[in-house]
Amino acid sequence: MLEARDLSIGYGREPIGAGLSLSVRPGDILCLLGPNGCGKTTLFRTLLGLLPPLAGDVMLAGQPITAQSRTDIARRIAYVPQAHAPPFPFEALEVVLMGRTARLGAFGQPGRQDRAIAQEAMERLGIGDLAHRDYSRLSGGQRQLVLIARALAQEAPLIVMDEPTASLDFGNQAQVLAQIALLAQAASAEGCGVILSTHDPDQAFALEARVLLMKEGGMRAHGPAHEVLTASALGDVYGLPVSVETTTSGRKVCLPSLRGASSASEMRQNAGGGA
Ligand SMILES: Nc1ncnc2c1ncn2[C@@H]1O[C@H](COP(=O)(O)OP(=O)(O)OP(=O)(O)O)[C@@H](O)[C@H]1O
Repeated sequence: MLEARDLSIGYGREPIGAGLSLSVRPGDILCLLGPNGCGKTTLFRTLLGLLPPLAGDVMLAGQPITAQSRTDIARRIAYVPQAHAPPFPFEALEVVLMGRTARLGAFGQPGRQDRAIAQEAMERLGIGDLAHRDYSRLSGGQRQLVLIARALAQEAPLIVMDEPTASLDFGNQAQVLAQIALLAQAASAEGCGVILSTHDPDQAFALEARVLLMKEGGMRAHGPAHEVLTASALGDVYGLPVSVETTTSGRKVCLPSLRGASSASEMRQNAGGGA
């Protein structure tokens, strides 16, 4: 459905990364992992057709994304940004209805069916009772779920999520992850895939996702979480000792060494690189 081949990404002529290849098929969950500034957002923007690739192609539904209109792209990819409060008060249902825009005609207003689809998307995520609440007054986790509902209402076969659990509390992180897992399961029958970025490798294990591990704009590894997220790969990418352990319930977890983190930080400071 979405395929990138040997992509070089960047701004203007300034390269940020190169040699990036990935594909997302129905029911896939692909996690982008990598340190701050390694190019995850830049890659997202290129995959969404917002930035032209410096080299290589992004193919969406078999066609180069650069040749597709924004409306056509929006029918195929729903984007879930990080949740921020908007400057104007909107009802949560109105925010979800915005997901229908690409499905309306040139001057179309959302009709009864669009409202029903938006309400159903909220029900599916267990937030139907928030429909008439002021979006700007919802909690961060509730807002994030509203934005996921907006993506569902868009009825696109691929959902791209930028750090969907950032700034969420422990409970809301688990809630959003559970919804992502359900989406991909339910979606596999309907032909949907999910790409998300996260700073927490444990989430890739929890979601049993495929992982694209990035370092300095390149691909350090790509494959199933249990193959890619090794102590050595994580240690190399994040620059500190990491152990990967298996809990009694069989789930893998990553444990960074705090002693290693403080000496890595001291080394950076001694080298004049700051914290
Ligand atoms: N509009 C821009 N023009 C030029 N360079 C940019 C622009 N936006 C980001 N960059 C640079 O591109 C590099 C990659 O940034 P990017 O935001 O893609 O990283 P990231 O992996 O998403 O980081 P984080 O995890 O901190 O969100 C950084 O060096 C950043 O300074």
